[in-house]
Amino acid sequence: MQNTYLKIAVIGASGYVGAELVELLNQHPLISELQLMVSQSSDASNLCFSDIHPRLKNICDLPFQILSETWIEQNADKLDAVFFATPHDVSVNLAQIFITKKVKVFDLSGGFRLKDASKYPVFYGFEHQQVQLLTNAVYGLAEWQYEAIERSNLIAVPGCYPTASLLALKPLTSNRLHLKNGLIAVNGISGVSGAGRKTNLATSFNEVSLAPYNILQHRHQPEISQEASVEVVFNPHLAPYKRGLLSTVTLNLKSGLTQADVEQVFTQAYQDQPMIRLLGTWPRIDNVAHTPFADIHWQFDDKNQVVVVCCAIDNLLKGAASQAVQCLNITLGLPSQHSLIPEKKGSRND
Ligand SMILES: NC(=O)C1=CN([C@@H]2O[C@H](COP(=O)(O)OP(=O)(O)OC[C@H]3O[C@@H](n4cnc5c(N)ncnc54)[C@H](OP(=O)(O)O)[C@@H]3O)[C@@H](O)[C@H]2O)C=CC1
Ligand SMILES: CC(=O)N[C@@H](CCC(=O)OP(=O)(O)O)C(=O)O
Repeated sequence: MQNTYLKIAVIGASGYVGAELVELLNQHPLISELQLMVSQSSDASNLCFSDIHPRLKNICDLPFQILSETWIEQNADKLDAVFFATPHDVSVNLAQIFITKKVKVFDLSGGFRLKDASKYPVFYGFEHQQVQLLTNAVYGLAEWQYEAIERSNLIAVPGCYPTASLLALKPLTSNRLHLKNGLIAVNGISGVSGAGRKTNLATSFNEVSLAPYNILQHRHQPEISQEASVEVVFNPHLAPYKRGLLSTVTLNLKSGLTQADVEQVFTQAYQDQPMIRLLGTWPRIDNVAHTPFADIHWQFDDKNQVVVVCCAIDNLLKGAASQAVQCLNITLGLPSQHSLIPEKKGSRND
């Protein structure tokens, strides 16, 4: 994509992820025009963005617009990129229309993340109707897929649990340090915003209590396994707080490996990645909530060759919106952190 001023639409701008995206794109120096789209049945259709997100009053007061065939016909080919913060099936149905009009698509749903179309009926509850696009889509784990993202016109931005889990796992599995056929356990804990803005009894204030859910059937299990190239058991938990997510992975390493080997793969993977913070202590949700960072710490038990790695992120930012902006930056040839974190000042002698 050309690095000039960009015209962008966010579809699903009234939702939690959409709101974070709008805030980030609104402050991006290379974006000149933003269109905020909602569905034809939206409660937000007559409102503007700051009516439902008052913390952004006087920062973004753009009106919501209704996404319709006419709107697409009249506006889509003037856009440079579109972001889908919509349900999975909505993204699948919309992507081709924009790609045909040469609009770059950043999909924040799970609509294009799995390469094996036969997994969609099992884990998403629908037959995938865009198998060719599924083949072309690039998985947008920003720190691991820079070149592929740069070239792609359809980027499947990873899910929140997969982002944290893969950032923890990939330094080990991509260097084949894990014991072949060993059990890999991935335990995730998410705040309630992970379930979206729509009302639901299970996620209402009085009902939420720390508990596992969707054990052995969560759609993020095949996503993590696909991208780490290992089978994992994924145990998601819902916790009674708003934002942030922790993923703790436990795996056996091959015999003979040392602390230094583990250290080396994490340093090599992340020493030049400013959004990834390798810590000397266990990550905490409070340190990453409302930030685009991923905090990681690990410990290695060399007697049993077991390593435990923990990664914390904000589910709506590194787990969705800020990672999508990293992907946009990459397609523009910019450093992925552009406009997400302030540039470090050099040392001053005066
Ligand atoms: N919450 C999270 O932590 C994460 C969510 N995701 C994914 O991001 C996507 C959005 O999630 P989230 O923001 O949490 O969900 P919300 O329920 O908060 O928002 C969904 C949005 O989609 C819009 N929408 C629904 N149907 C349509 C349609 N037919 N056409 C256009 N817009 C439509 C809704 O608008 P309206 O109803 O006003 O029309 C709303 O703005 C989902 O695919 C989710 O799986 C990804 C990573 C993390
Ligand atoms: C707490 C909670 O409900 N979390 C969501 C995951 C949110 C996410 O990452 O979403 P997608 O893969 O849907 O894009 C869930 O478990 O379904």
